[in-house]
Amino acid sequence: MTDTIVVAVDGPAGSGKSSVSKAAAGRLGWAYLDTGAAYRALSWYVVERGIDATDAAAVIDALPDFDYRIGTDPASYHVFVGDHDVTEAIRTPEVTSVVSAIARVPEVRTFLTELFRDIIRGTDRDGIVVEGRDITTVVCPDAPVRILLTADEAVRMARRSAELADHSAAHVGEALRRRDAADARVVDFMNAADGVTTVDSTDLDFDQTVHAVIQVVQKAAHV
Ligand SMILES: Nc1ncnc2c1ncn2[C@@H]1O[C@H](COP(=O)(O)OP(=O)(O)OP(=O)(O)O)[C@@H](O)[C@H]1O
Ligand SMILES: Nc1ccn([C@@H]2O[C@H](COP(=O)(O)O)[C@@H](O)[C@H]2O)c(=O)n1
Repeated sequence: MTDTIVVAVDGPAGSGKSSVSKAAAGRLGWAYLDTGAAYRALSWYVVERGIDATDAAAVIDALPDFDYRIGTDPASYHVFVGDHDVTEAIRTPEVTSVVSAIARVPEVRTFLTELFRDIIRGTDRDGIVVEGRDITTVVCPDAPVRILLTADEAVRMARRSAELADHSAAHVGEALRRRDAADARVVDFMNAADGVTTVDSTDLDFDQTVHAVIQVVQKAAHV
């Protein structure tokens, strides 16, 4: 790794990892890496190619041709697979519903972990905020700043429902709960590992949460 300061952020679905990490990176003038986007983009690619997402061998076969790119400028967030800008497409319920099946394949996790480390090594900014589920424990366990960003499940469900106003709150909540349950069988992002600082945003608004994350960064990395 370079001298880049890595801020590792993990947490359950809807805890604010993407939005809060992106805002914190922007305010620090640092880079931002959304690792969930890669799992989502691979899911999009698998669906596009008509591959059964639960067929691990077929998913593994697809990895060598998976041409993935993501920007790390928090002010300009884009995700590409080949020539396709999939920034919006990877957020659809169809993609979200298969991503946990893809993410539980060990070969997929190894492949994407190496890709994330390459991207982090290539950062030319002073720091990078990297968010996902296994960043504090697997991808960057030695990061100088490691945060578990969490919030009560009911609060996370309400925040996600507010984003998806045309879907029923009950359906959105159930999908979030199901995805967390499936993902938690693969990595533990509900409990802070040793040395990881918990930021609980249940009673914080968005700006207060970004501020709380930046305070952890400033204290741990002396910036
Ligand atoms: N502290 C907060 N107060 C109010 N709303 C918040 C707060 N933190 C995040 N949000 C909002 O909650 C929603 C979910 O946040 P976000 O998409 O960043 O979560 P996430 O952890 O990345 O979710 P996922 O893992 O499902 O992608 C967004 O609309 C975001 O603006
Ligand atoms: N480090 C990570 C990041 C994500 N995943 C899987 O991707 C899904 C989508 O992630 P979002 O953060 O965009 O919601 C998530 O549900 C996990 O299945 C992962 O395994 N590890």
